[in-house]
Amino acid sequence: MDGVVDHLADERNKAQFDVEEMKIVWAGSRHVFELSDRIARLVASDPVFRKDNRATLSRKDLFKNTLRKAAHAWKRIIELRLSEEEASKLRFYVDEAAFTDLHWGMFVPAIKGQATEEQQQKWLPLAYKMQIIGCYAQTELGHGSNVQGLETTATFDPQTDEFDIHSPTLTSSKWWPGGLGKVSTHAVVYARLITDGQEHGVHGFIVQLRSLDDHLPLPGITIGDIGMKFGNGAYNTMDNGVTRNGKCVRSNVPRQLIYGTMVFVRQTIVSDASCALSRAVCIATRYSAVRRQFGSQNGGVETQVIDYKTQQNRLFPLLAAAYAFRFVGEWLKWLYTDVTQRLQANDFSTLPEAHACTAGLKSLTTTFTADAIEECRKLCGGHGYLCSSGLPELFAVYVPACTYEGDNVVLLLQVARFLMKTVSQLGSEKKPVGTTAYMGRVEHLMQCRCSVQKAEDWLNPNTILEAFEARTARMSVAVAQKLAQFANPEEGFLELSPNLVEASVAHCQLIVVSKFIEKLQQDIPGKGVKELLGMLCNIYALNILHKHLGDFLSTGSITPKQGSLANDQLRSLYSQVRPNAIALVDAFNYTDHYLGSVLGRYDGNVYPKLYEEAWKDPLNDSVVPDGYHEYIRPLLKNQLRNARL
Ligand SMILES: CCCCCCCCCC/C=C\CCCCCCC/C=C/C(=O)SCCNC(=O)CCNC(=O)[C@H](O)C(C)(C)COP(=O)(O)OP(=O)(O)OC[C@H]1O[C@@H](n2cnc3c(N)ncnc32)[C@H](O)[C@@H]1OP(=O)(O)O
Ligand SMILES: Cc1cc2nc3c(=O)[nH]c(=O)nc-3n(C[C@H](O)[C@H](O)[C@H](O)COP(=O)(O)OP(=O)(O)OC[C@H]3O[C@@H](n4cnc5c(N)ncnc54)[C@H](O)[C@@H]3O)c2cc1C
Repeated sequence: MDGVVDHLADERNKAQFDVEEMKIVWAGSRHVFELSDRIARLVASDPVFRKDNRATLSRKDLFKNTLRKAAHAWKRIIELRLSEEEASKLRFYVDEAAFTDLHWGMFVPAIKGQATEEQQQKWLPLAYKMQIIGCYAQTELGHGSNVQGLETTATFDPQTDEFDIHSPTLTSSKWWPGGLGKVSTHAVVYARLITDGQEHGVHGFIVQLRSLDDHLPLPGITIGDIGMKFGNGAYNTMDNGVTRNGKCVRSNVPRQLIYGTMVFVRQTIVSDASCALSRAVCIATRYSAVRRQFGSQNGGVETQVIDYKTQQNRLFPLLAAAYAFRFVGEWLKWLYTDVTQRLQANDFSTLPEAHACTAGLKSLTTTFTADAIEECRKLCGGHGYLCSSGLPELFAVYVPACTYEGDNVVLLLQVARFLMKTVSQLGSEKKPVGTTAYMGRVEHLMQCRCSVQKAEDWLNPNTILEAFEARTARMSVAVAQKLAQFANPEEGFLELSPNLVEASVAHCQLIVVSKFIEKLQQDIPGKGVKELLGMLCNIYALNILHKHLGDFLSTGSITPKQGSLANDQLRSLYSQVRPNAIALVDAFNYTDHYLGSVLGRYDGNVYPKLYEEAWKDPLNDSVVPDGYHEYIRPLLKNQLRNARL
């Protein structure tokens, strides 16, 4: 900020906590903070990684530019000998969806998790050096959610010792896989395994798609891009493919492991939600402190919009959720590492919980984040609708996260199956553990009464936790009792699916709240840091309580009076967070390059920069627009003639 006026300096001076220490908490450790900071600056200072022109590039130019960036990123990774952690941060700050995401994020993990030792030795060295580029080809035109409904077959031919991969129908064409359309040379293709005329369910097969010499599709393979997607720029940097195929090579692993790649990616999507959410919140918070409307007294300055209680009521719960998702993401990473170690020792016992947690939290955090980005756009008024605010593109890139890696409702129904199984086993030898341990106290939770008598009582973490546990346990038991009335459980499950989804959401919200509370039990250094995190935790929980008041009241987990006291407490928390708001978003440590938003600039110098940006639009290349002579001038002349008549 040398020599630059900081329009947000007064705001920064108001902070009541140590921002530098909060940056460490947000990053996860001092090591990660320093590494991220270094890589973010490296990316921001490299002209190849410029991204402010994406909205105005044609699809072909956009795509070619993405190829250029990916090649340049790889070159820098090699030249600078970046570690895996540094390379992954570099990808993060380059901030452009590309085929490399699927290569590193799904193709490599699928081989690591599902291929035999021999296959790994053959394919991984090639993939690590990017001598082959891979994608994850599961979804078909006719089936995505229903993996067991996939039609592509892999028939073993003992004569040639080959598998014949066949898409017999239009609907069995692989449709959507990222990177498949124009770049990938190989794919992990999911197909129904057939040997000796017998079917053995869906398995993954490594298939070569294109020649490594001239990039042409191999014989028998028809391949292309599926067409433009939502939003200009946005996810259109990615080639999503369609293919119908020919022949290949084999794999043979337990069914549970075939799903392992999805568990891994869903876990990464939860951490990613906190990044997208914090980015939108950073933009909306800084702009809300810069923007003034109404309230001028005696010719003085107008009110900063961030001081309106309605603005705080919309914005601060999103800020709190960004921190909440950060911490639940950290925990989920730990859970995933733990389950992976167990699987390696052939212990499958914690896989159902890992599946339920990754599926449920992926659903909860992506739905919330997509809605929150749109809310942040509205919080920025008209200027939020400009591409230069960064919010339209962020929304367009982010929103498919609600669908890919499992449609969010389909995933909540998986959580519901896990919850119903847990309830059905209550009272048996099998005690609920981990995230369902609270169900072990179901008798208490079914009849306990919330003790809140005044607003401040809601600041007690045990009070919050018990209200959330009671709500979830009561909703789960109620729907389980209804299910028991159906002669056919599957019919009952379909009929009651809306109630089941609501119970799953309650369970997932409870996980997020409880992991935030657990985080606060750790030693967190820095003046005021823990206090501020405590306020955010309470805002996150009490805002959910307010938004889902119907659940809490109808289950009798709290009384209407207690619901109203929670709201009073929320308002008081907003006032306490208000002076810290700018510092809380500064703690994300985002560069202006990464934010990509005129409204979210660190220095708050919004208006001159908005004006400058507007002039950069290609429409402003000429004063008189193209088309004037063909369309405007004749129109005006006609009007002139009409006016004379
Ligand atoms: C330049 C160089 C840079 C270098 C560094 C770069 C680093 C970059 C890194 C990037 C990292 C990450 C990037 C990621 C990129 C993200 C982009 C996303 C792209 C999108 C990809 C996709 O979408 S892939 C396709 C995903 N598809 C789905 O998710 C399909 C959804 N459907 C399902 O998952 C299942 O079919 C369903 C869950 C619905 C179950 O269906 P159902 O038929 O009811 O059940 P079955 O299949 O019969 O299963 C029965 C039992 O199995 C249990 N189960 C189901 N799923 C799982 C699971 N995942 N794990 C464990 N167990 C599972 C289920 O519960 C049943 O159990 P039960 O006991 O029998 O009840
Ligand atoms: C940007 C993007 C990238 C993608 N990348 C890849 C990739 O790299 N590789 C790959 O293999 N796939 C990829 N996909 C595909 C993606 O995984 C699927 O689209 C996703 O799993 C959803 O499946 P579907 O499209 O079949 O939705 P559908 O299942 O057809 O969903 C349609 C509607 O039906 C509802 N529904 C479906 N089943 C049920 C049910 N049992 N109960 C209640 N409601 C139900 C859903 O909630 C939804 O509202 C990508 C998709 C997108 C958008």
